[in-house]
Amino acid sequence: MIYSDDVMIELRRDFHKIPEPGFEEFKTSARIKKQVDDMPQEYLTIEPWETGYFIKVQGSNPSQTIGYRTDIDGLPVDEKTGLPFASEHEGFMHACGHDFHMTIALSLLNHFAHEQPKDNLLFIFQPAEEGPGGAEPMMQSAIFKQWKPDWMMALHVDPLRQVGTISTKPGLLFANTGEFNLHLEGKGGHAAFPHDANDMVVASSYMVTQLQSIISRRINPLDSAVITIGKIESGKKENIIADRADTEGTIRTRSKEAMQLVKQNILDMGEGISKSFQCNVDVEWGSSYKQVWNDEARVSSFMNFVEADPNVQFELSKEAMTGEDFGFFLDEIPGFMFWLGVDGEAGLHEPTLNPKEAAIPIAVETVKNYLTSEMKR
Ligand SMILES: CC(=O)N[C@@H](CCC[C@H](N)C(=O)O)C(=O)O
Repeated sequence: MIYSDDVMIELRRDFHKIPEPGFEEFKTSARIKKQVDDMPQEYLTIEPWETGYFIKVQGSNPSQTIGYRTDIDGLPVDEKTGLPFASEHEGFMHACGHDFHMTIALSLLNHFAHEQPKDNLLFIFQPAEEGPGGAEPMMQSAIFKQWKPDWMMALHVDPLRQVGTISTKPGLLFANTGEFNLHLEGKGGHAAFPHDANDMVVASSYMVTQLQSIISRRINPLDSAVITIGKIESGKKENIIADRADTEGTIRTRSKEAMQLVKQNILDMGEGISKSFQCNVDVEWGSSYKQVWNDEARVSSFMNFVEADPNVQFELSKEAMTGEDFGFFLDEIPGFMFWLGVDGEAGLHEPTLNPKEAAIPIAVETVKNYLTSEMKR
């Protein structure tokens, strides 16, 4: 039994109101549990993991286990949509569509809880996709090892594509990622006596600007990479020279080799800045996600299915520099991720992101039919 469109929309809006940071998705987790508790329990086994869940649907005559993963966390974005169901958590927003992802996963789960599938299904409600990453530790859990799927799939909303569009490709879909923080520490002082201080606003500005020369001068132009500094914090007042600067950034690369190259160059550049500005530069590495690599055979079967489906439009995707810790699953288990068109004026991570809810039932119907068709083999 598929939820009605109204139920799906209500569920999505409930999630939209309560975005939470990674590993603190307490209300979200409770909302998921409530929804699952209302489903028939006969074929379900639920195992909580941190704020997430593994939920197994027992197949009637299983010859395989298929994994379906959704992420559940929100982002530190001040929502500016003005929607009546806008975030009730100040400073947080579902600005990456995880409210859609959860709704679609629960709708699929509800269907298979009512109509027992032939094969086993493992639904994974994963915390902390936006960081520090829930996929890798989830995979290390005993329950995942016990219920390990034979193959897996997941989707991500895409506001740049029309509702009704599904897009993916074989091989590389999303980049390798690496978070990093730079901590610069020098000597503060009076704005009028710069020669007696080591100004960390100036030092960090040089560093941030120089980082881009790694992309333009160190990376082979036929490969590609991105460095984005998303946050800088420094200084207290206009007439006090700042004694520290802290920045947060992320690296994206197409190849694993380029990631190593960028990281080494950041370290080298830190040493150079430290010398020229007589300050301390500490580079702290955050989590790194493996690339999302779609298995050729698995994704081709999905692409062929979608191309033959008159209700959706298939578009061959290009690679994107987005990251996704679903890449950890795909590094060990064959499978794929695809983009779901949700049509919107604003892009992912923007405070006015407003994906069209009409995409939800389309995704549920398509994935439900695809999974069912894969179970007949
Ligand atoms: C789909 C998406 O937007 N994913 C995030 C993943 C973030 C990874 C990590 N926090 C980092 O910034 O490196 C993205 O920003 O691409």
